[in-house]
Amino acid sequence: MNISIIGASGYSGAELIRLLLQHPEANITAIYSNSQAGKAIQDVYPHLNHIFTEQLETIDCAKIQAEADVVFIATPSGVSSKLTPALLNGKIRIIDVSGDLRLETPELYKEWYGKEPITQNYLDQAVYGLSEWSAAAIADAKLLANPGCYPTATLLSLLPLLNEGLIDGKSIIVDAKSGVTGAGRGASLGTHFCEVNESIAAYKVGKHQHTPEIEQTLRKLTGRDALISFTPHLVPMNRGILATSYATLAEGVTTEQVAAAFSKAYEGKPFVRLRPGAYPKTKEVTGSNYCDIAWHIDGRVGRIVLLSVIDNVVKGAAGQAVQNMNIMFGLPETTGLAFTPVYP
Ligand SMILES: NC(=O)C1=CN([C@@H]2O[C@H](COP(=O)(O)OP(=O)(O)OC[C@H]3O[C@@H](n4cnc5c(N)ncnc54)[C@H](OP(=O)(O)O)[C@@H]3O)[C@@H](O)[C@H]2O)C=CC1
Ligand SMILES: CC(=O)N[C@@H](CCC(=O)OP(=O)(O)O)C(=O)O
Repeated sequence: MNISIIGASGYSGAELIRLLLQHPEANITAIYSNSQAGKAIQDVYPHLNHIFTEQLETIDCAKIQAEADVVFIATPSGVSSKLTPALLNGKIRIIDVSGDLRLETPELYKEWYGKEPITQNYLDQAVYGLSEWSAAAIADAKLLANPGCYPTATLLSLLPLLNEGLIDGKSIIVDAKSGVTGAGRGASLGTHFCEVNESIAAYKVGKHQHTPEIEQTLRKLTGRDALISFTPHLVPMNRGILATSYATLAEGVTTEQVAAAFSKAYEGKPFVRLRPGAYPKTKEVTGSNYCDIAWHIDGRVGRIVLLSVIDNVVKGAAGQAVQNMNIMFGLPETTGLAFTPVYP
């Protein structure tokens, strides 16, 4: 497969390069960026010295269309909505890592992202690529909306229970923590070392753009109502997300029913590791495409507490994007992704 990466100088782009270099069927033919175009990638990312030495180019949709079987778009929100109409033609398949194609309507996007949306007909064509839940639709997708990092961690833990009607979809509270790579490589006051080091803080309470993505996907994939309170936090680490979700259990639900729902959902799914009763650490999935899920029933208050960890740049972005590419091209999902986490 000939592959182009737009946004290759960003963290998700760099992770796509790392993963695709180890993918037996992938051939990275061109890498594109914005302000870094003209530089060799190893001058932007010295860890790639002697490994990958392509030059970053200025985005050229006609060239990408002519050359690529797959294009990954790993740019800030508001960019792929402009590029997609020029790219979506002929045989090319588009995997968008940004949030531009994930929400169902332009109005919803405008409300939560505050940017100009793409038109409805592109949103209608886009397949939401939560790999473990939508493989059949992903296989046929020409335009794929790769899930956000928080939604990936959160949805993988909530979906099995809501799907079986074991929790009340309107009782869900999600408290999530992310490492700073989640905010991208660009320098900003909020991600400045002195601002985040030895500190932890919530942000965008009740306003985070992943809230409608999580609710919409819960509803769509289960046919049940869902309303969540979502609070993200920035924590002083490079990679990783821990999503802690709380939900009220339906009357009479047993431990066995909960375990059966998770086993049914993830039987044969190579990247979800079920760890009932455990306290998964972000460190236990670092550098890998795994999502580790644990659950604890708090019978005293009638709630279940779900703990879900991913590496935000891998399963939360580039790794799931490659997993989706594998599904789109009929390859085993694990192709090029069979990494052991880096520990400690
Ligand atoms: N980081 C993460 O954990 C996750 C990120 N995402 C999403 O993936 C996307 C990329 O994120 P991330 O890698 O963190 O971002 P970065 O900020 O690290 O990288 C952004 C990339 O996009 C390029 N870019 C910036 N502005 C433009 C523009 N106007 N036109 C074309 N290219 C542009 C940059 O180029 P240059 O360097 O030349 O400016 C850079 O290559 C975002 O939409 C993000 O929300 C999704 C899930 C997880
Ligand atoms: C730590 C951190 O800042 N994380 C980012 C996640 C970005 C992301 O994945 O958002 P979209 O792809 O939906 O734009 C945030 O909270 O906005």
